Parts: sequence; C-alpha cells; structure tokens
Amino acid sequence: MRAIVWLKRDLRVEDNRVFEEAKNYKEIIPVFIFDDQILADLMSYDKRLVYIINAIENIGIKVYTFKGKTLEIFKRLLDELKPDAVITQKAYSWDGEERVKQVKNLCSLYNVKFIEVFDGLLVNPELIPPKKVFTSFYKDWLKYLDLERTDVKVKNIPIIDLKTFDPKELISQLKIDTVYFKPQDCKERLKSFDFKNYEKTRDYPYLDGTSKLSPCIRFGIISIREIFERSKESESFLRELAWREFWYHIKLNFPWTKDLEFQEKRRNIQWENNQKFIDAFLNASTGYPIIDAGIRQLIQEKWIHNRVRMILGSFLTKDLLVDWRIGEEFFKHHLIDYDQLVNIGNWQWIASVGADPNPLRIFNPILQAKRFDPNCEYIKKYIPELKNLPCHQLHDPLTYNLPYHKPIVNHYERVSIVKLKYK
Ligand SMILES: Cc1cc2nc3c(=O)[nH]c(=O)nc-3n(C[C@H](O)[C@H](O)[C@H](O)COP(=O)(O)OP(=O)(O)OC[C@H]3O[C@@H](n4cnc5c(N)ncnc54)[C@H](O)[C@@H]3O)c2cc1C
Repeated sequence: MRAIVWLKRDLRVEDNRVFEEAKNYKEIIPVFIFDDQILADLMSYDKRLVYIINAIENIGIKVYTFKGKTLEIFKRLLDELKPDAVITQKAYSWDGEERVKQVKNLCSLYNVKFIEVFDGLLVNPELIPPKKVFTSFYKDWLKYLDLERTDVKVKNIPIIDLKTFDPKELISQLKIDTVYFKPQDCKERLKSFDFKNYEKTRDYPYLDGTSKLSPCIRFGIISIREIFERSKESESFLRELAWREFWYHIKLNFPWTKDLEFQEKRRNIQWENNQKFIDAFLNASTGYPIIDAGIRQLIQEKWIHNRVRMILGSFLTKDLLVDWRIGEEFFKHHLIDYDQLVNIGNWQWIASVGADPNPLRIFNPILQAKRFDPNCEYIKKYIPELKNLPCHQLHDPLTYNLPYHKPIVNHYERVSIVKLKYK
C-alpha cells in the first residue's frame, strides 16, 4: 500500500496530521509542488519562495519536489507511482480549494482514494454555526478547540527514481538580500517569546512585542496546537489566533467575499483611485512619516506590525479613498505571511466594508503615531533621513513643514469627504 502525502501549508513532520493519516501505508511519498500559477502571481524578489525552500530543506525527511501545473504533475505521479491514496491537508482558501478540487477529481478518475485531513486550525470552522461578528464567534471557538496532537515517526519513504525539480534553481533567479524570517528560527522564537507580556507590548511597533510567528503559522512550520500549548496563558494572544480562524469561518460561510464586500450596503462606494495617491502610497512618499515607515518596512522586511497594517489600511481606504482591493494586492505581493483569506478579511475590516459591527473606523495617522510610536523610534528606524528632527514634528506633518515629501492629503479635510462617501 502506497500513499502520496501532498504537503502544502504544513511543512513539518512533528504533529502533522497528514502523516498520522498515512501511518498505516507501507510506503509514504511526501511531495511538494511549486505551482506555476502561484509562482506567476509572485514577484521575482519573493522571499516567500526562499522561506518555503528553506523549510523543505530542513524538514528532516525526503520530500520529492516538482514544478509545473499541479494537475499535470499529479497525472504523472498517479501514472508512474500508482498510489493507493493521496493524503493532504484540507484547503480553505479560494485558490487552494480550487487546486485541491481538481486533484480530487483526477484521483477519482484513477480510482485513487483522496483523503483530506483537518489541520492548521484550532477549530474546524465547519463546526461553528455561521457568525458575522467576532465576539460571538470567539465564544463558540473556545468550546470547540481541537487540541489532540499526533506523534508519528515517518520512516517508510522509499527511494524512487523520479524526475523531480531542484528548488535551488528557483533561488538563483531571485534577487534576495537580507532574509528577516527563517523557518529554522520558529521553534526558538516560540520558546523564547514572552507571551505573559504580550497584552502590554503587542500594540507598539517599535518594540519586539508580538510573536512574529505569522510565517511559521502560515506555512505550518510548527503545529498550531504546539503554539496554543505554549501561549495558552495569554488570553489576548489566543484571541489573535481566533481572529485568524474567524476569517476562515467568514470565507466558509460567505464565500462571495473574495471580490465582493461582506457588507451589502458598502458595495457601491465610489473609490477615487487617484493614481497620484496610489503611487505615493506604494512608493512610501505620502508625507506622513508613520505611513511611509510602514510601507518601507513592508518592502524591506516583507512583514509589518499589525498596528501599522491597520494604520496603512485605514489611510489608503479612508484618507486616500483608494479601493481596498488595491491595498490587498499590494500586501499580497509583499507579505511573507500572506494568507489570502486572512488578508482579504482584514482589508475589508479596515476599509469598514467587512465583518465588523463598527460602522466606520477612521484612524487618525497623527494621533496613531503619537500614541503608538511616542518617541518616533519606529519612524526613525525606517526613515533615517529624518532622525535628527524633533519627534513631535514627525508625528504631525500637517502642522510642521518637514524637509521631506509634503503630505499628499490633509487628514482632517479628507475625513468629511469619507463620511459622505460611506453614508
Ligand atoms: C490590512 C491587514 C492585512 C493583514 N494580512 C495578513 C495576512 O495576509 N496574513 C496574516 O497572517 N495576517 C495578516 N494580518 C493580521 C496581522 O497583522 C498579522 O497576523 C500579524 O501582524 C502577524 O504578526 P505576529 O505573528 O507578530 O502577530 P501576533 O500579534 O504575535 O499574533 C499571533 C498570531 O495571531 C494571528 N493574528 C494576529 N492578528 C491577526 C488578525 N488581525 N487577523 C488574523 N490573524 C491574526 C497571526 O497568525 C499571528 O501570527 C493582516 C492585518 C491587517 C490589518
């Protein structure tokens, strides 16, 4: 009996339920596919690819790697390997689900068992009755926690002469400078992060006060149950893990929200989509130091602090009146932790068109900078050319004439326009 284990967002052996499911097969063939369609969607400087390649190299077992169209590769694998089963983690994102469906149909044509295993989330989003509001989702989420861990030793991987793809070929095409996130660091970060103080530190982007585990979670380098076990004393951290799963739940129950606003009444907002504003945002030259610092962090590190993601999202959609989809696409190209349905959910939320009972959230970039970066440590780190200016000036580019880009809009004037557009 032979099973192909198709790894996707679960690049680990420890506590991985697909290996638990495969344990009774005589031979297990783990595969990972660099899908051409996903690669085409990424950009050449993509650090995610390096992250994935690193994760596979360090996984500790032989993984057969391929590149091409997922469906075509599976045709080859089913023909050549003649497996009895294909086992994989259940996919929830729109694109992931579609790929899985195609492979599932192919397996049924070949009479090969296709097994989807629930993993990657603490609660199966299908168990909770549809909720539109996080607080009510969270109450149920706590009741349904699925924390059972597995302990399987994966030994029975045969050496097969297969035409595979060496992922190093991809690295040579990339222009990669500093790498800020490595899958090898996940375990140590989980061990050393101060979860007890998370509640106090989590909102300040100049501190190392959030876990930075998002890529580890996104690519399944550590099981979500192990993360829960280590962090469970921090109620506020658990809420964040639940927020992630809330977006899975929203997608499951309101699948049209990929392109369409969750709130019906917000489907016809007249976005200005002024190209000058869009360019200033994408090029970190809005004239608001807190905004430009955030964009620079994103472009350099491929990660941004959650508080700054919210400030950026509010600025783009409210101050600049740019369609949230443009922001979503920009984050998609850069974020190392990019997760389609989490990104879309959060962008809709910050644009006040998504699953959020608050009718209109407008973040004032001046007050946000004062409150969450009081000494301008964050701003000065990413905009070093302004480091000699007094901090109160950097907080408020409308009052002080900074030797820097002029603010592209006046926040206070834009607020009244936004209120009309969002009526
Ligand atoms: C506009 C916008 C877009 C975002 N896009 C993504 C994305 O594509 N991928 C992604 O993983 N997160 C996204 N987030 C959520 C959040 O910003 C990141 O998960 C968080 O900053 C990652 O850093 P961390 O691991 O240090 O988080 P921590 O504060 O340590 O939180 C722990 C974990 O909880 C989860 N989490 C925290 N906040 C959220 C949230 N608001 N929504 C969902 N999950 C959350 C993440 O898995 C995170 O790793 C987005 C937020 C905004 C406002």
